[in-house]
Amino acid sequence: MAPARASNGTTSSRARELRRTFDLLARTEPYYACARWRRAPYDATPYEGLGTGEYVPGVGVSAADAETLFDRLRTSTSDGWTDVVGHAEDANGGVKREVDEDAGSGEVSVVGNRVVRKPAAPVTSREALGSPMRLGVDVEERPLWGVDCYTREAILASVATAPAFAGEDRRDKRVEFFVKRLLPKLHTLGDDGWDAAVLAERVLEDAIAEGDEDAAAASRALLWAIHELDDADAEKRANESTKKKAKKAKGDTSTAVQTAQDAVSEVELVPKEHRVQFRIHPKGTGVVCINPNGLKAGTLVNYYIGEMYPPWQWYERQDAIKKSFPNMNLPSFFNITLERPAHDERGRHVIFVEAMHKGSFASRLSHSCEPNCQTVTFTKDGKLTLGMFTVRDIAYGEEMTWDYSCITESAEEYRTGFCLCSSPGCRGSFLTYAGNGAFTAIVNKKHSFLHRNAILFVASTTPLTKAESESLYVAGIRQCALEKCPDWVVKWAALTLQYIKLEEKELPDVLMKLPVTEYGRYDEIGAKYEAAGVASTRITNLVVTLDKIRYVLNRPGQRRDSFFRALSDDEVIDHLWSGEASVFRRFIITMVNSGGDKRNEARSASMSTAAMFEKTWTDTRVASALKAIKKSVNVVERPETAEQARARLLQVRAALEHAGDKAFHAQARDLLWLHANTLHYFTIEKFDLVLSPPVNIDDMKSQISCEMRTKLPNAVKGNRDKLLQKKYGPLYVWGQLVTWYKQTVYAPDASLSADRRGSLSLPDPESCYSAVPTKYTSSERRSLIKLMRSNIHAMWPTTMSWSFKNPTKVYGSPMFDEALRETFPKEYASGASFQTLLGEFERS
Ligand SMILES: C[S@@+](CC[C@H](N)C(=O)[O-])C[C@H]1O[C@@H](n2cnc3c(N)ncnc32)[C@H](O)[C@@H]1O
Repeated sequence: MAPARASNGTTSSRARELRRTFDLLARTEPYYACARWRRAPYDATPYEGLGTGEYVPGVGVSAADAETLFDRLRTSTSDGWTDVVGHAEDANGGVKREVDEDAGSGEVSVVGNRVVRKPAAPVTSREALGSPMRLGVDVEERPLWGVDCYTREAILASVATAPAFAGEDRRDKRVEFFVKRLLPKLHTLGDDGWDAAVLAERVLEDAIAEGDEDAAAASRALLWAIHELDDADAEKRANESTKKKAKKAKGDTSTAVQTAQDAVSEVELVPKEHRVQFRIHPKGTGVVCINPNGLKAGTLVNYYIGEMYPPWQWYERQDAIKKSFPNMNLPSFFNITLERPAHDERGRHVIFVEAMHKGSFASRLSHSCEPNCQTVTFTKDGKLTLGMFTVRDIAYGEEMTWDYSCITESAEEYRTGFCLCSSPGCRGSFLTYAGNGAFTAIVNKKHSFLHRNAILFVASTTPLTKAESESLYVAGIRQCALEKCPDWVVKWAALTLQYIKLEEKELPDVLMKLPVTEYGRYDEIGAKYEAAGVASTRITNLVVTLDKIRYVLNRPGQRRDSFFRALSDDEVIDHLWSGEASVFRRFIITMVNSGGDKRNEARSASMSTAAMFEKTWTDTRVASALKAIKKSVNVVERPETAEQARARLLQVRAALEHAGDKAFHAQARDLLWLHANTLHYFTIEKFDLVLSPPVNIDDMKSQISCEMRTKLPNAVKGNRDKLLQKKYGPLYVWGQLVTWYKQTVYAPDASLSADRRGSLSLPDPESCYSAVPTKYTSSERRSLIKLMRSNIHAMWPTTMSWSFKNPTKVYGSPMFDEALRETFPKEYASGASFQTLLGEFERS
């Protein structure tokens, strides 16, 4: 139906004003330019309904693992316990704490030193726990629609053109119309949900029938805006395309007329030309309240049940899904974690619950940034279970939603998860990005790559203390998380926990100093709440990492000792000076070979170091250097201590300064300095490779619409099963332990060798005396010093003339010493600070 078009001056100035608002919105509101606009509803994802409170083992979960999972559902917390504040017990051994009812009316309250979410409504009686809401009676599953943030604001701005809704002070009234009139109607529109005009017309009909003049005026204003602006734009676009076509038809009048007619009919027939300012998107199946009396706050909606997976297997499955469906940009979030409470006798653990194929309608609720339901973990019949509860009264026709609180480690996923909750306080994405600068501020400063390796080093070389063991217990990291973990892993967990606590203490300050955003600024309570949330996520990641590591360490025949082994004094002497592949010997060989005499090269590799000093070398730079070294350094006897070995490297360095041709020796001198100034060395003992059985993801094939991988990556070499098999390489444990706060990296060990360049692994002596003598210029030296000064963790760029093959697999550097000092100031205080050393190095 062609809309009536306003033609008077007032109306067109109103239209101009509104257009200006839209232009402004397009610049300020996120997600106007969200992915393609889909107008067809999604097919429902069918699922098998499970019985009340029933959990079942996931696909491919072994009988033994299933037994463990069922056992982990058992809890020592008493029946009726919930993780909602007020019922929550202190992590420290089950002391009940009262909720501070006066702490404010907001969602957040500080209890003791913990900041916790305040329940919006208490969970109702125990009897109510047995009777979830009924499909078809209280609630209904339906294909639902949602508006993006731009569209929400465009609708509110359009409604504001009705005099009764105009003005800054009437935003609440506009929002009320949007939330109470438009959204419930939207949930009834079926296939027409994409069309804002149909929505406005239906609301107008209702308003007229009810005699609600305000609502009628708001609907008319919206309809007017849609037709005045949106349709006009569509028509304009169509006219432009007609003109283009007509121009193409070059004078053929009959073709031009025909083309114009085609274009006009397109305006009417092609919906994609319309509503671009008012984009309503399908969001799949959701759940709507159809109980004529609505639902009271605190009602059990349903049990959130499904298939259980242990953490290691859950991530194996996710990896297999991602590898098989490379075009899937966002997974479907039907899963939830069931977390054991910290004060349970056996402590924390995490069970992954997948509800995509088996579960209840609780898993079909959409996300909302301003939800009316929440999930609650509670104890029933001695077992933990998850339930969805209403947190406020819900009216007939309202969509039921909860805050997914889903954290992603992928920036792409975060951007793809644009939120359609339509709530006025929508955050834009239904995911929270873990890489957000504010949340990584303390990690970057106090828990960077070398700090995390420092923790591993200390965990591998010193025993667990009683205080550390107690702190693990207090934090709920007890039997479930720690059983079958070797001592060094337990120590690692204790030290990592120390970091988590430090971060929780320091993060609020960082958050409060953040610049004001459109969502405002953190106040003290908000910042503490956020930091507590980050700490809780970190502890979950710690527990998940322990589970993954344990899986690898407990394979038959696998080594159980730590893979980090500190070098003894004797080994350090060999490494620096006396060994077959010592730094000193490799340096001498490299230098004598740099003379370019190929016959020497062959000989020097087998020649003893002492013999090399006796021989006459044709290259005068080499000959004079050897002479200078021999004169001032004892090159024959084995040093007695590691300290002496270091001192000798420095003597060699000093001798080179007097050996003539400074530029020739410049790089070697710097390398000798780095090795001589390293206090802590360690080596690694690899684990056996672990190959998991192929993951069975057949159940996913019918659910995921994107293409299954047809071309196999090279690494898989034609065998599809290999694609579905997780390979835990010999350095996997190292990689996972140093990236413990991330879980979705497929091969956390893959980037280790790059990360180690320079920072943890010192350059090879073979990189000195390059074929191009001028390569190590003073400007490269300056940039190297600048890099080390600004960031001890930085890997050295591949453009610099250093190599890092590290054939002896000995690790350690002055930068690593500094990280040890920073992480454990009491235990590793000795030695000059790295910055002081660097100052000396720069001047030398
Ligand atoms: C747990 S499922 C909910 C049920 C699902 N809509 C269905 O059709 O079965 C979660 C998925 O629903 C969609 N969804 C839920 N809430 C959303 C929201 N606020 N914005 C956008 N998509 C949402 C997303 O595709 C998300 O991955």
